[in-house]
Amino acid sequence: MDDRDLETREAAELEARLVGPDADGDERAYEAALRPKTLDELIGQERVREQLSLVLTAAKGRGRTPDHVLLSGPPGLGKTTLAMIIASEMGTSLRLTSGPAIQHAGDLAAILSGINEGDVLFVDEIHRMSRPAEELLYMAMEDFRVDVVIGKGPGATAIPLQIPTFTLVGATTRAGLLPGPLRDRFGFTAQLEYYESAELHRIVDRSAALLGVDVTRDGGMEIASRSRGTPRIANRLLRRVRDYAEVRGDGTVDLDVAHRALELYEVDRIGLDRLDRSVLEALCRHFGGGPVGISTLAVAVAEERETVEEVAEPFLVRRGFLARTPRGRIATAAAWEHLGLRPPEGSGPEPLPID
Ligand SMILES: Nc1ncnc2c1ncn2[C@@H]1O[C@H](COP(=O)(O)OP(=O)(O)OP(=O)(O)O)[C@@H](O)[C@H]1O
Repeated sequence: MDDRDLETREAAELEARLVGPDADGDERAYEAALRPKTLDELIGQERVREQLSLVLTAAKGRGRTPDHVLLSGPPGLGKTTLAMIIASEMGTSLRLTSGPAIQHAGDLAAILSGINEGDVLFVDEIHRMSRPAEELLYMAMEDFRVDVVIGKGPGATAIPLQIPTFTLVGATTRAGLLPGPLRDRFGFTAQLEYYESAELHRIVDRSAALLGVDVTRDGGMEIASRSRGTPRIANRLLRRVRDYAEVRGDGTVDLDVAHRALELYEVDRIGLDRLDRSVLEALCRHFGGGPVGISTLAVAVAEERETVEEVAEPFLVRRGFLARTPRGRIATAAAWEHLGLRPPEGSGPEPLPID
């Protein structure tokens, strides 16, 4: 297999993981078709867009490779999209990989040795890279050099290898897990925020136009307001609602169709999906509202701890349903109310600072 095949396979694997375990090739193609290709096409994230535009324009003006970029935020907010945009705005190639795929320093050395001048290297889930690979990356980011170790044990020698200048775009759902020395080597860092309903509505409209789906204003708004502040979810729901409109209606997505379809897919009126609700239900029904540790909560909903922590929790915290305290997670009064439950007498400890 040559480098190009490897790159293509890695990109396909990465896309598969980004879209989700049950995603088919069709869904990957769907996501790719809806990705904005330029900063101008990107909707929302105004501040990040403006800051990044400055970074890229200045680099172009100087004829230099832009600084390394760290993007953090929950899944589906546009980190991969931004990495692709950086490469296309700079007119360079993008190479994709992910932290879990870089378990040995040699894995990273192999990727770096195939890089061309000015390329953008996207490392998704960069917080999951192994420590030895991370240390190699420090040197590559700073001096555009890697030490290739030949041999083993006391006879091993390190041969310095100069690599072309490149821009590393690191993406993480957990910026706090990155070691300080790695974080400090990024010249530009951006925290992506959940999107407002109005922005998601524009995203739904744009996607509907690209797909040739007829969506009324109310229908689009209904999808947007149930999308958990996340463009990937907005696009996914649009797809499900389009199916419903085609099979049970005349193909038009209006308020009634959107409403009925989203009820069918168990997305509630504020966008909580089955995982979000089962986390809240477990917290309130099994643990009396908490405090309970995240690992116990994950076992109770039969999910990976990371999924609960990185996918469900940030949105529940943002909506004011769950609070993180030093003693564990607690349900807020709003959570009990949303589930239609009455909190037990004397419950409801005041949220303490986030741990
Ligand atoms: N600002 C935006 N405007 C329009 N569409 C967007 C925007 N951000 C993301 N999208 C759409 O949402 C989908 C998911 O985005 P993307 O894959 O970039 O998210 P991500 O943050 O990299 O997710 P993950 O953390 O899972 O890697 C893409 O298909 C893209 O079409």
